[in-house]
Amino acid sequence: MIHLENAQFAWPNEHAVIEIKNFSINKGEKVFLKGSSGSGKTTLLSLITGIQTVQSGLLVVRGLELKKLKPHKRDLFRGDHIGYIFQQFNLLPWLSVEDNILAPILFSKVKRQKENGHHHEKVAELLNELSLDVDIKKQARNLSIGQQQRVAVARALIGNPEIIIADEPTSALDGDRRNDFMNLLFSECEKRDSTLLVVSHDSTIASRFNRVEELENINGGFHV
Ligand SMILES: Nc1ncnc2c1ncn2[C@@H]1O[C@H](COP(=O)(O)OP(=O)(O)OP(=O)(O)O)[C@@H](O)[C@H]1O
Repeated sequence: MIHLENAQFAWPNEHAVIEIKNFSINKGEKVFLKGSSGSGKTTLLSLITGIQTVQSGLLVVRGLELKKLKPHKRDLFRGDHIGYIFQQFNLLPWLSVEDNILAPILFSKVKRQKENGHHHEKVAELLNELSLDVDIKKQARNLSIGQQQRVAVARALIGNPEIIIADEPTSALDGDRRNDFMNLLFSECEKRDSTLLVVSHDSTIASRFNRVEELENINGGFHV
């Protein structure tokens, strides 16, 4: 599903941040990628999601070599096939719970078609699955952190993208809520057989994943 080979990326005027000789994630795999602060985790996610492109080497996601796509095609690709959970959730504060959850399907025909026109039913179903008992008309800015997080998960899951990516999804949560959140994310991805990539420096959530990788180990492959 995701494959990097001799992939290199450097921010302008910096040494290479990403230098990965060989790294793959198979369909349906649940991978935990840890790494110290500044090791390049978010940079790697921006490559896998096509926000940035590798400067040399190969990065293939879902059979497509992303750097060969024009920027707007990469945006479409991301919207169609990836669900993203941000560290600070990035909900649109003035929009309602429902509109936040539905936002991805406004931008993606593929996700829209997968939900088959039953958008409002789908929102209700997701809220139920995620045990989120909240008025769907409530503005996102008036939600608690835990509620915001569940809305962020619902937004990532709508339209059943094949790949779910979460960047430090537990950083705003304390111990118990962290565990609950990971249980939820995991069971939702298992149900859908989604490929899950979670990036974090929090090793306490690592045990349930199929695979735990350390960015420092897979990165820098050019020099070993
Ligand atoms: N937009 C940018 N422009 C220039 N350099 C950047 C940019 N974003 C990140 N970097 C640099 O790339 C390196 C890796 O940053 P990145 O954010 O990918 O690390 P990280 O592992 O996600 O860190 P953290 O755990 O602290 O979030 C850092 O040295 C950072 O300064």
